[in-house]
Amino acid sequence: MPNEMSGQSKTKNITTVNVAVAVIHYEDKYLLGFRDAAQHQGNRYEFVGGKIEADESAEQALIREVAEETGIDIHQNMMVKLGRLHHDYGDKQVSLQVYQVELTAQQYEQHKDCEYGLEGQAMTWADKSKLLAGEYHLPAANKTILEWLKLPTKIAITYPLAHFSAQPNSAAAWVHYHREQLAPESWVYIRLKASELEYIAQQLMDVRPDILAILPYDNDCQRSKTTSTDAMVEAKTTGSIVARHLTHSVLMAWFNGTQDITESEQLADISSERPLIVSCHDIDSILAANKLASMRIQQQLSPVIGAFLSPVLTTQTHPDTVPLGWEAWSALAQLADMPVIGLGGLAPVMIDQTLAHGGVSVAGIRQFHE
Ligand SMILES: Nc1nc2c([nH]c(=O)n2[C@H]2C[C@H](O)[C@@H](COP(=O)(O)OP(=O)(O)OP(=O)(O)O)O2)c(=O)[nH]1
Repeated sequence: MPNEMSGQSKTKNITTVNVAVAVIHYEDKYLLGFRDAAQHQGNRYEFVGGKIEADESAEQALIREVAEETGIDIHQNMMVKLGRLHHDYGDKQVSLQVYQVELTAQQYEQHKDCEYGLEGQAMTWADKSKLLAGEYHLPAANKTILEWLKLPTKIAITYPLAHFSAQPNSAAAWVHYHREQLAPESWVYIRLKASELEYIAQQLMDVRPDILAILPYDNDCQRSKTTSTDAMVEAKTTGSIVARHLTHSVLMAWFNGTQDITESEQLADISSERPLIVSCHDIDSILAANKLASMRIQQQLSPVIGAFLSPVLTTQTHPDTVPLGWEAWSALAQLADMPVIGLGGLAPVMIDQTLAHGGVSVAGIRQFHE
């Protein structure tokens, strides 16, 4: 999607309105305004925001809109890009540039009881769980933003089953290790094949009901018509995410139109109804992810909810791979139209550094296990 900065752009007689959107929050409280009935997409809640003027960047527009609508001065707050999306409302096309802005405790204290904005619009602080559960009626384009907001800030990735292959019972060793090592209430990316997922992941979640999981739903589930992954997720993992993971090579094979038979089976999942998570290592894969994200929105499929961008730093497991380094990582992260997850040589304490470089979360294996 083009990174337009002016208020309106006109292609083939279709006018697109460029809008900056601020997802303002303090911890798990999210600020919503209520759109007047007379406005486009009226009688719905919205995140604070508005049109980007011709001479403004998205960030400048946000600072101005937030000040005009709420009186909150965010010019010193960190603005973390969540993503960009284009939405066709039929009567109007919008291109939303979405940023997350966390308020300080002092800013929240000052504004937490405020029921009306400076333009007379009703304002409310929504609990994240209710917002994500769809309890607030928002414009249709915001469905994607809510999916993005489900991504946690810290993600512990599990070891593959093969890591325990020297043990007499590798499945039991996998469960035992992760049962002991995962931090309380952590988010865990369960990296197992579909056939393993059914019984091993289930065991882990039974003994550690406090953890939330990102479960890769892969082709195997569909090929074998496995429904137990669905059942497990729906029954056991409220709040967890089930997403199809596309590796860098599958993503690039789709983008370049080159695939062999095995890959074409995986490529079928490009149009999976599940949300997608992609792995990117360079600019080409970020552009591929952007194209895929835009196609998914156009086809009204679940969005690409995140991109693992790696390796940020050198890792113990791949000491010979040249890492991107923070500067190059940050430049790539800014180009991505979806939230970016830092991976490679990172520890949970590096979340602030990651946010400052334009990512939304940190992920890893070794350093994320206690
Ligand atoms: N502010 C905001 N706008 C959103 C969100 N989701 C969404 O689709 N939009 C759309 C609705 C509008 O078409 C456009 C926002 O532009 P706006 O608020 O400046 O435009 P407007 O037409 O309502 O205002 P105006 O011309 O009366 O100044 O973006 C959201 O969460 N926040």
